[in-house]
Amino acid sequence: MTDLCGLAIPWLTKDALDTLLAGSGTAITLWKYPALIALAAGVQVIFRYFWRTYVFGFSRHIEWDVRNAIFAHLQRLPLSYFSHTKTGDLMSRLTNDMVSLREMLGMGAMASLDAVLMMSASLLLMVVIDPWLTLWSLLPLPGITALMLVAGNRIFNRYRDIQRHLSTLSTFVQENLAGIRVVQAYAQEENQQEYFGGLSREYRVKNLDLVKRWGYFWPVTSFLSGLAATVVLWLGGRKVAMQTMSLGELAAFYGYLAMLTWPMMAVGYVITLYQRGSAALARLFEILDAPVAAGYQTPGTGQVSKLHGKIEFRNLSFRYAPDAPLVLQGITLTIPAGTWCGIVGETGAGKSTLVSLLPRLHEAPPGTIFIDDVELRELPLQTLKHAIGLVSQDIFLFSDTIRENILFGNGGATSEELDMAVDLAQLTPSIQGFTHQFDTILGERGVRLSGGQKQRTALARALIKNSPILILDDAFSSVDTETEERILEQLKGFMRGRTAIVISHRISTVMAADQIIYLKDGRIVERGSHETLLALRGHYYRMYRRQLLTRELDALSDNGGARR
Ligand SMILES: Nc1ncnc2c1ncn2[C@@H]1O[C@H](COP(=O)(O)OP(=O)(O)OP(=O)(O)O)[C@@H](O)[C@H]1O
Repeated sequence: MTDLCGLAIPWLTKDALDTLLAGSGTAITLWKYPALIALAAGVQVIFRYFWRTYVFGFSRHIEWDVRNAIFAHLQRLPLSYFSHTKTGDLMSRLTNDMVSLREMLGMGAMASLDAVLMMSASLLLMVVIDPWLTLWSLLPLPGITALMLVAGNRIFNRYRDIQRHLSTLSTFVQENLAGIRVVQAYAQEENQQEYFGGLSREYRVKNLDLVKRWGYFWPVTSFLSGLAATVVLWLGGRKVAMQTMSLGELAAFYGYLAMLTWPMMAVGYVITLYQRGSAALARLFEILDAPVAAGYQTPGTGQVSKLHGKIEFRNLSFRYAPDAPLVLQGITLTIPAGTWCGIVGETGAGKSTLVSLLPRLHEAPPGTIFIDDVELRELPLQTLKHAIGLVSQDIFLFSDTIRENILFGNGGATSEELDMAVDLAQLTPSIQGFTHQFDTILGERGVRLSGGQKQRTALARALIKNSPILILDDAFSSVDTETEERILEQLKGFMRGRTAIVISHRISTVMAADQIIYLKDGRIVERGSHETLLALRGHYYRMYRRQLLTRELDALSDNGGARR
């Protein structure tokens, strides 16, 4: 409708001019044509408004859909994906590439539809007025298409390159800000600035190169369309002089040629949007094409809705990638429901890896892990994840209130349950010390917690889940021994009837466990209770002796200090 109104204006001009020049214009004619032209222009404005609102709204909806789909997909990707993909790169794809996609779908779709409609209708009307003049006037225009074809592919590659570079730039900024403490502590500010300057310069050079390529495109396009107008003026003028064409027809012809020129130029713009949009789409599809983690591919079909917590590893061997070395070898271990298992061993022995296989954060080979005698992958994934409370070595807290961080483990928990979890984790005095207590914001814009407070917050988050299995992976490393002993003492009551796996480098943390295993190079080399292991006089015993000695030396130096 918008285009139809636009097309009507030159036609009305033609009729008006011809009527006036023929001398048949009356007072009514003098009013009629301007009024009709004004009406056409008015209707065009109204319809263009609705058309733009609709198309831009549509592109926003698609953007929303695609962004949600990508975020949902990212939530399910295997952890290995994130160890080889940089966060800054993903952020850049979710923001800059999404904008390019939206522009392609919004402005690009509107301009291309407009261009096609206007071009074909203008051409048709030009042919109706004068087929020969149309043919002559069109001669310079295929030059524009040829230009686009030559430039198109190169420009597409440049866009891809620029978008990739923008990702590198974003990644650098993101990592620099996340690691600002290290940067400042190691006095690397200037080096970082210099490196950023280099990246930024490269980004500018790449963009300027693109600007140059587009730079010649627009003037050449204008020149070619100007050439077409000259042809019309020359040949059309002659026809008017020879009276084989009316002045009104020439004016209308000019009007349609002008309408044809804009779509020709719009094609260039649409091509830019399309190049950028399709480069962005390709980068977004790289995310969507990445297969989700095995746990989400086979989320378990069993009917189990509640787990008791018996855990069994049967001859489990595991490696992170097909060509990576074995991290765990021949692990066979049963942890009866409601008992504690302590895991100790050297760094890199595979302790964290072993427990990460239980909530299927990494996928163990089939038939190697059973909970309540059911193979892990036959258990419904949600049931499995709800049944495990995990405090991992790397604590992550969101920049939100302390309450929300703890309730992340169980959004439906009551305030009594919240108090209980906080109490068990020995966090109450810390929270009471904060001005806003549970509403204290953590992280970026709020209070920074000490290492021990972070660990206890993470512990409270796991405890509030109230799950039958609790895994503590070096969860007390930043907590002093006295607080640790208090937490363990309190946990005894809470853990009655639950299964616990406690990984630690401190013997004092695991010595009360029902069974303890010592891992070395991915194998269980010793197992038994604290007393049995001491009697073995092996790795565990040596570890115990070392730690005992250190404690004694610490005590001695404390006493010495006190005497002085
Ligand atoms: N995501 C991963 N991808 C590849 N290899 C990994 C990954 N995580 C750990 N590893 C490797 O697996 C081995 C065991 O690591 P793991 O973290 O399980 O040891 P750990 O006993 O928990 O060590 P620590 O006591 O220092 O925490 C190490 O050699 C480590 O390099």
